[in-house]
Amino acid sequence: MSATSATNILDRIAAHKKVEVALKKEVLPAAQLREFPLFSRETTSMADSLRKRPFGIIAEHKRRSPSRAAINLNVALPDVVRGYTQAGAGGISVLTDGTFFGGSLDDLLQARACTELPLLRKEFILDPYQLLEAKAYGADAILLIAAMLDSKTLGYLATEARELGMEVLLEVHSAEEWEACPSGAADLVGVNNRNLKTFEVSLDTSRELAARIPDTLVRVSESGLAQPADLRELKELGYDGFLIGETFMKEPEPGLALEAFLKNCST
Ligand SMILES: O=P(O)(O)OC[C@@H](O)[C@@H](O)c1c[nH]c2ccccc12
Repeated sequence: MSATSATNILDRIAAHKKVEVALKKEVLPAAQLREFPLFSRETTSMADSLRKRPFGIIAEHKRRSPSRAAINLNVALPDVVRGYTQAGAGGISVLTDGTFFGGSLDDLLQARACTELPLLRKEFILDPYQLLEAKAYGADAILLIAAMLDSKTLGYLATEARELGMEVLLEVHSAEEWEACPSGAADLVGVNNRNLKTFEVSLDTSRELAARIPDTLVRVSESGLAQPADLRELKELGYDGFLIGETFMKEPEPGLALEAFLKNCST
């Protein structure tokens, strides 16, 4: 149980996810996922894609969230993904959780058909079965949330993901969380400015953690980013990547919003 409260959202999601994964395993056994055509696909590196751009943005497809109900229920996923790609995103994050975020694995599959950019499966992963799903539906990278996993499970899931050819974006929210992570578990480290237990957002989280994470890892600042000036500041502090959802998704054409945003980053 977490230190914050007995029923924070992360605990609720984790409890829900366990049941969901158990059911899914019965409907579609792991062996069948391995037969999916995309399972043998050669993946693309999210880390490289972010590093080769001045502002490596992982643009997120996000319909709704527990902290902000509906963000945008009117845009079609292919339009969002193509728009992000044309606008110059470094990668795309696709929320696949249905219950809390209104996403699905089908969204990931559709995204795969619309872009060559590296795709992040944005999910609450606690079981290796979800890694097989990620690969089978076209992901290049997966998210592991330190606040949800003990160090042993984290290390194990990271190794399995890499064996499947996917990169690991390891999400942390505090120095303590980062220090408790097994070394070598991450290709990219995501510093989440949003506390997933309280929903509070502060860019100070990214500011404080920047120097603690070695620059051999791709550092990604996540959540609550709405101003190009914030990206310029965080880039100076060592961030190579920026994970942004709401700022683009709340606009009628998220791709155009990203394009305008990127223009302002370099001026
Ligand atoms: O929409 P925002 O504030 O730009 O945030 C995007 C992304 O960082 C956020 O969706 C996120 C970060 N970590 C997560 C873990 C699970 C679900 C969602 C998230």
